[in-house]
Amino acid sequence: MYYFIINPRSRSGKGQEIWDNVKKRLDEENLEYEAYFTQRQGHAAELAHQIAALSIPCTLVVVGGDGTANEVVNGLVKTVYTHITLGYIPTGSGNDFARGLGLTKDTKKAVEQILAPACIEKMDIGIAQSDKEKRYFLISAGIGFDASICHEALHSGLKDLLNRYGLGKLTYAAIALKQLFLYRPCPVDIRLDKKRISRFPRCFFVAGMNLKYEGGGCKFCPDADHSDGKIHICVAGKLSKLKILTMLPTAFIGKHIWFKGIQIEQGHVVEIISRRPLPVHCDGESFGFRSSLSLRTAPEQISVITG
Ligand SMILES: Nc1ncnc2c1ncn2[C@@H]1O[C@H](COP(=O)(O)OP(=O)(O)OP(=O)(O)O)[C@@H](O)[C@H]1O
Repeated sequence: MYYFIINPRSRSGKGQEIWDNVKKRLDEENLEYEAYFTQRQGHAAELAHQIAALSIPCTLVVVGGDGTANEVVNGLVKTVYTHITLGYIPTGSGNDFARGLGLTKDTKKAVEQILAPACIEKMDIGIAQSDKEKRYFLISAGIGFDASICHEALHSGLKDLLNRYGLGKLTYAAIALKQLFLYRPCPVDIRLDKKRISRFPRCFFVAGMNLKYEGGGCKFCPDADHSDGKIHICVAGKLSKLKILTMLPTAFIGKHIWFKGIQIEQGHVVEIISRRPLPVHCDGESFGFRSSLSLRTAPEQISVITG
């Protein structure tokens, strides 16, 4: 059985248009499926939970952006999800989930991949925890400057404007420029696997990655592996604003790692303590402001159709 969760509002309404094409193709194949449309924030999580709770072995396909995929996984983890195979048709602005898994952005090919999967892989699910609150992620969780960009992008009219011209990906770059001038770096301590503490007196951000890319294509952790049970981190720990400005474009090809002040690490448990509460994101969705954050992977992986 196939279930589809569609965010018609993804990429400022393009999601509905893409779904119409997908539906045409599914109907040509006489496929048995059920389709559910998200109506508001948080709705994708509720729908995913309900579908998983049916306990029917099935393919659950997300038709949406990274935010919708994030909501779906947060719904699935509330119950048993081992009988679910996750499929994904990207219709978002950033599309880092598809990029990280090597999924096609061509809708027609994406439908073919879902109907006849060449490859189904087990993937880690990341957990971001602060005090007693938890949020799960598929792509990345970040604290500091990168999260301040996500927080602003969630409420910015710029995304709608740029999406109108097919330039939604630039939203993150444009907001990054603005946030670069506003953002105040902050002392941050990082502890890996309960052992080593590293101190960063002027930290800009810590990106905890399950996949290689975030922020619309920044290859922050070129060696991140979605099935190694680890969180890979990219710490912008000691760079001037001018250096951040020159470093960011090189992150699109993963060459930022050569900058002095960028540190790449990996571990099973990453604990981050900051001097003041900083913005946190999970797959681009807000996880509030936190001064302590721990990142790890869930014991149970999820089956995902990959490219
Ligand atoms: N019917 C709806 N109306 C308005 N917002 C919705 C609706 N359904 C879902 N949402 C919200 O839309 C937000 C953005 O969705 P999504 O991430 O899928 O698309 P995007 O922002 O275009 O893509 P990306 O995250 O890749 O940049 C999510 O926070 C989700 O909660």
